[in-house]
Amino acid sequence: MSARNDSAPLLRIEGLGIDFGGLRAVNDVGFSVLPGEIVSVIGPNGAGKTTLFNMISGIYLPGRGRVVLADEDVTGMAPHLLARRGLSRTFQNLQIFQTMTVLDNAVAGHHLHERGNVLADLFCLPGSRRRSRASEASARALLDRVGLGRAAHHEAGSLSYGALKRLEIARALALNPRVLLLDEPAAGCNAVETEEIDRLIAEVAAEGVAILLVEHDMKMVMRISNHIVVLDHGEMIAEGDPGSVSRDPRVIEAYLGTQATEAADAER
Ligand SMILES: Nc1ncnc2c1ncn2[C@@H]1O[C@H](COP(=O)(O)OP(=O)(O)OP(=O)(O)O)[C@@H](O)[C@H]1O
Repeated sequence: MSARNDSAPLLRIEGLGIDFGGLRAVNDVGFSVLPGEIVSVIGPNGAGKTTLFNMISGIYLPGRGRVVLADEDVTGMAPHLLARRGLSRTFQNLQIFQTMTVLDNAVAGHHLHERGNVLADLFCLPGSRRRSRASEASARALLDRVGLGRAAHHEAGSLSYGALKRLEIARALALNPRVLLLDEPAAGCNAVETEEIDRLIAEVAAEGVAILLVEHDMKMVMRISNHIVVLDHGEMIAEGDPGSVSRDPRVIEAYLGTQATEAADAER
């Protein structure tokens, strides 16, 4: 992976923190994500990764610090406003409508950022029909991009888990993001599905999208990340390129050591 370039960050996190009662769930976290870069956040269970994502994507109001999106302070901004500014995310648990078709799921992603007139949509007025055709065409293009073009008319519930994960990414891409937050995109996937997701993430990054990733699959993280941020008990204990992070004694002690032990246990 290349060294970090000197372009301006699309996402900048500064001193971000939040407490839940007496618990410092996240404290003084700061890093940036450049265009085309894949930055991963890793750490043991309960380290604060999802909480950090929830603050960046407007689900939790940070108690401290700032979130800066392409030079605009967007701290605490609601998710739909962030989406309009180009920040989009997926969730750890799939947010797919299982009984709808794959295409309808992708179209639903478009509606999140279309400023349609609900009444016009309800009565199927001409403007809304035009909009629907446009969003269907874009949704089809997105499905092709994530390798699901042929499954457009299948019920989403019939897809393999890896395909569902790609559908979830397609929905987030429908917002045409400049910054994409992916929460465990490979969780529950087998090795082949993980590689497909890898490739898709790398392709999206190559288009200049800044990608922030939370993932437990260390092989994937080490393979695709340009930069890694390590959390432990809500604090940032290390950051750097995959090579330096994987050799960092604090990281090995807090996280990679346990991962290695778990992997060894699983093989016994
Ligand atoms: N809404 C909440 N209310 C109270 N405590 C919370 C809340 N959300 C998270 N926490 C606590 O904050 C800490 C960080 O949790 P978080 O889910 O962010 O960790 P994580 O790194 O994402 O873990 P995992 O890898 O298991 O998903 C944990 O101690 C958790 O119990």
